Formats: sequence, C-alpha cells, structure tokens
Amino acid sequence: MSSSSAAVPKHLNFITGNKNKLAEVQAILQGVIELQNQNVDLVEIQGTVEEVTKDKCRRAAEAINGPVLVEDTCLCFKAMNDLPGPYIKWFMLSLGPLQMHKLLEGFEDKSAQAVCTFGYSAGPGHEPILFQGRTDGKLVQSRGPTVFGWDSCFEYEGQTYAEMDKSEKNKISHRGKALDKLKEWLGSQV
Ligand SMILES: O=c1nc[nH]c2c1ncn2[C@H]1C[C@H](O)[C@@H](COP(=O)(O)OP(=O)(O)OP(=O)(O)O)O1
Ligand SMILES: [Mg+2]
Repeated sequence: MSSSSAAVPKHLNFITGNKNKLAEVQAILQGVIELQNQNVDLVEIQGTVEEVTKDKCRRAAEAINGPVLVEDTCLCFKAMNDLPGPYIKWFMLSLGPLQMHKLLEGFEDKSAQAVCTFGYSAGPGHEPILFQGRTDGKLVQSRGPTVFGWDSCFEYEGQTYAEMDKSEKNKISHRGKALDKLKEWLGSQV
C-alpha cells in the first residue's frame, strides 16, 4: 500500500466556500457517507488542474489538521487550448454568466469541457488522491436561471445545465462523474 492509502473515512469534511457546490455534493453523496463542511479560504496556485487540486488539498489538510475533501472546477474551451480551465472563476467574476459566451465570439468552435477534480487527503503529510469527471458540451448564450456560476452558458445535449432539473444535471455532470469515482473508491476501501 502506498502512503496515500488510508482507512476508509467515516465521514468527509468537504472544504469549500461555494454553497452551490456543497448542495450538489450533499445531494449526490446522500446515503453514501456523512458529509461535513468547513469554509476555509484557500490559496489557489497556478498550474494544471491536477496540480491546483493537489495543492488545494494539501493546504486544506494543513489548515484543518485532519482529513479533508476539496474540489476544483474547470471550464475548458477547445478553441483556446483548454483555457480558462482552473481560472474560469476569475472570468465568471468579471464577465458574469450573461457575457461569458462572448469569450468565444471570434471562434467557430464553441466546444467546452467541464472538469471536476476532487482531492482527498487523510491529513497533513498524506498524498492527496484525485477523482476526476469530465462532461463535454458547448458554450452558449445564457439560458435558464443564473443561480450557479456558468450553469446557464454550458449546454449539454440541447439543454444548459441551468435548464435541467438538479437530479438530471447530477446524473451527467462533471461533478456527478467525479463523485461516481469517489464512491467506487469508498466502496473498495471497506
Ligand atoms: O457545476 C458548476 N456549474 C457552474 N459553475 C460552476 C460549477 N462548479 C463550479 N462553478 C464555478 C464556480 C467558480 O466560479 C468556478 C470554479 O472555481 P472553484 O475554485 O472550483 O470554486 P469556488 O472558488 O467557488 O469554490 P471553492 O471554495 O471550492 O474553491 O466555476
Ligand atoms: Mg476556489
């Protein structure tokens, strides 16, 4: 067993400041494992998705001094060679969902991929384990409620995430797919 392996956790302490993320993770992990939440303001470095998530996870484990689950979400545009990726948050904050589609106005290819990477660490000094899910879609002009980030500008099979029921989104979403892998891992640890 590698140093990243640890006994199956009885509960997960999900470190996030995003209430919408938390609500989805709670809904998806309902009945699977007990979820706790702490909001710790974590520095997010620059790098690949994997590097960003691992670093976030290590910082969270140190801040809490215990086991943690973190998650980092990316939105990647094919026409931009996967940018903004992990930096989508700053584009969201400055453009908002109503103007997001303008980023690809000069490109024919509107392909976008939503990527969700969870990191679990058993505590400080324990190497984070990653669980990633990806969903292919398109960047479109905002349709549907603008409640959660770029949900209204990401179209999957004719519907934006914002136009779907929550349960429908969770079945096909980047986050749902990543959590399927986490659930599989939890099951294999018993
Ligand atoms: O399913 C999603 N549907 C639409 N928008 C989403 C989704 N998931 C994250 N988002 C937004 C939130 C933030 O603008 C950026 C990710 O940044 P990211 O650093 O991962 O999230 P955050 O800073 O809000 O919370 P955290 O405290 O967990 O880092 O994309
Ligand atoms: Mg963040």
